[in-house]
Amino acid sequence: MPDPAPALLDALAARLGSAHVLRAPDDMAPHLAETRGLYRGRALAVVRPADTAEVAAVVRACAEAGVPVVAQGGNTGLVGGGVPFGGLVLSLARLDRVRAVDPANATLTVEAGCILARVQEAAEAAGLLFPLSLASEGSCRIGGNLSTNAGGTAVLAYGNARDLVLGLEVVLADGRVWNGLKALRKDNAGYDLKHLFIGSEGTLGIITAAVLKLHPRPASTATAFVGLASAQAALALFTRLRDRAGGRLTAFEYIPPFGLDIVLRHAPGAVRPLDGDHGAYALVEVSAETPEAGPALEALLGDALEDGLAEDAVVARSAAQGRALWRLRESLSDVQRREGASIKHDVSVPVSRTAAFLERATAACEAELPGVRVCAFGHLGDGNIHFNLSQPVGMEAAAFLALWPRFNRIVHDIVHAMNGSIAAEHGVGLIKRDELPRYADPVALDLMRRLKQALDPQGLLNPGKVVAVGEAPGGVDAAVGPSFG
Ligand SMILES: O=C(O)CC[C@@H](O)C(=O)O
Ligand SMILES: [Zn+2]
Repeated sequence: MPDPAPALLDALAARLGSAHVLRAPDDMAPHLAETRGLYRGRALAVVRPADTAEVAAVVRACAEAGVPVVAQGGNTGLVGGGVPFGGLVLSLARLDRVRAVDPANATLTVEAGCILARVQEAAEAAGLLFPLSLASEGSCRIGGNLSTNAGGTAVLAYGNARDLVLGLEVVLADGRVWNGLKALRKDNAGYDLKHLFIGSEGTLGIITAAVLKLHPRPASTATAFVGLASAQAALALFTRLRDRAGGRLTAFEYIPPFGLDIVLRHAPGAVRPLDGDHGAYALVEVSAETPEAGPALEALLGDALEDGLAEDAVVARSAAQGRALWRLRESLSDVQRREGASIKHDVSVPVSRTAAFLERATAACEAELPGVRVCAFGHLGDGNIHFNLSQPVGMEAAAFLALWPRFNRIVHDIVHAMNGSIAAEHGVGLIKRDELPRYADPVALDLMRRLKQALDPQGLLNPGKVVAVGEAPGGVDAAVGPSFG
């Protein structure tokens, strides 16, 4: 059979303009690697359609030629979900228009390539709030946020990306466009299709636009950094604040002493927030409809200090101080790189079990490899812990990474026993694909495979990711770089 690629690329260059069909290795390079350098992919070309009709034309042409398509937004993912192993990379970056703003309906209709920070700004310009917030918001794109059902630091109050969507426009595997751009808060007209595509990591369809749900902007926000005796104390403080502050508690992030140490060591301009050392730390944010968030948080923490629930606390006195406290938390992922190789487990357990999980998993990993440095941090308020490990000082990175499967088993078995999830926030991608069948309910897995087959019968949309179905085109299995994951 003749190679379909040259004719396909020529046809796409004629349709999109040759400037938008990148074939030079240097132009393609940023689209072939992912942030942590765990996987290096390959592609025939990177195509950059300008609008939904062009996305549909590309996907239709690929379906006819039997060529895989990997959709990419900002390529900031952490699970290898956007790495191509053959076929085309379809960049959504040029679909970056805000199509409609409806302040009375509290909605924003945006295209998939809009950078998350621009979406937040568009909401603010309408006097409203789009609460999805992540460390990579300056470069990640909303289509990627939706296709991975991104979480971030505000899930506690506003939910995951999925909870912020009212409607979607999606290009299907055969090139048809599903127009589901409804801006309704009630719509029970059949199955809720948007939720199939949200979180499917580009394996069921390609999201090209969305109607986003906006929230009222709080009149004031207050941020505090709290020193605590232990993870148990952090959980006790969380439940106290949640019960007393209710929906006004907009963030509760857990930071271990090792995490704070490496932030202070490596993050430019980082300043120790509290005198003295503590067994655990929490970054707490309270928002209010009145200007009173600061005094409210001070009162809440004052009680906690008096009751011995917290050991020390500082409430930011200015917006700049608040941002500096947030930076301590947000730099954690980045500074971990500076401590050598890391093995990451993005997991969740019921909030009530977070402290027990942290204790059990830490003890088990330290017993497995004395000297391993547990860097477990994250969104304690929604049960999502980034149970990360940094290599022991002096150990070879490769020798440490060779232990990845063993640590997966230890950590994921504990998560599973606690009725948790082994892929809480970042998705499955490649890194968890072969872990999923081990822990997923077999009926759920069967349904996932049937959905994949029904919506993408040729297996061309982001093949080999999330669920393995039959033989993946593009040789994805052979091409997966590291042997762990
Ligand atoms: O690097 C990580 O493990 C977590 C990244 C991100 O989800 C965060 O919460 O900072
Ligand atoms: Zn996170």
